[in-house]
Amino acid sequence: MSTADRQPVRLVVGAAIVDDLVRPTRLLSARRTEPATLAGGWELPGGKVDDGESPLSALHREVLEELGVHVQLGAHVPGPLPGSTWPLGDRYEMLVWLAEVVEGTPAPIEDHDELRWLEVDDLRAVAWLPADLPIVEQLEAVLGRTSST
Ligand SMILES: Nc1nc2c([nH]c(=O)n2[C@H]2C[C@H](O)[C@@H](COP(=O)(O)OP(=O)(O)OP(=O)(O)O)O2)c(=O)[nH]1
Repeated sequence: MSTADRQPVRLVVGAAIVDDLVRPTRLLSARRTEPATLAGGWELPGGKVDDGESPLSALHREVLEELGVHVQLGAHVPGPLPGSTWPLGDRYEMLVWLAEVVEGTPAPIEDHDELRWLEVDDLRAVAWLPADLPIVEQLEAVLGRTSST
């Protein structure tokens, strides 16, 4: 495929929801239900930014739709690509922010069938989507900084 044939990369936003933005010790992971190629894989709640929507609005919208909660956003978790995004295969790039639930209890309302809070030592206990592994490694450092003090 030539460069001209390539589809533009679509922006996705993801929420690294932790138990506490000041002293994060646990991360919320979510198991996808679709499409079939990704079902069963664990990921950060989130989704595609719609046309004309800001990334932050998209993140609040996705988290509310998927988990039924309102969140407060914390620090951006910068990725290695220009624009500080994380690569998700050829078609998508993801912006990730830390987040904390401020209203509601997360439930797998849409796009997921199970949620799990993971402590730093258990972060790799679930089968993350492959593209999420470097992000999880970064988050491991964030959680690790506060888990033993
Ligand atoms: N939300 C999310 N998507 C991820 C992660 N890791 C990863 O590879 N992806 C991929 C899966 C999808 O191909 C794409 C995001 O699409 P999505 O299906 O979550 O987006 P959406 O909720 O807006 O879905 P839709 O309305 O278009 O069906 O990025 C992740 O941690 N979170």
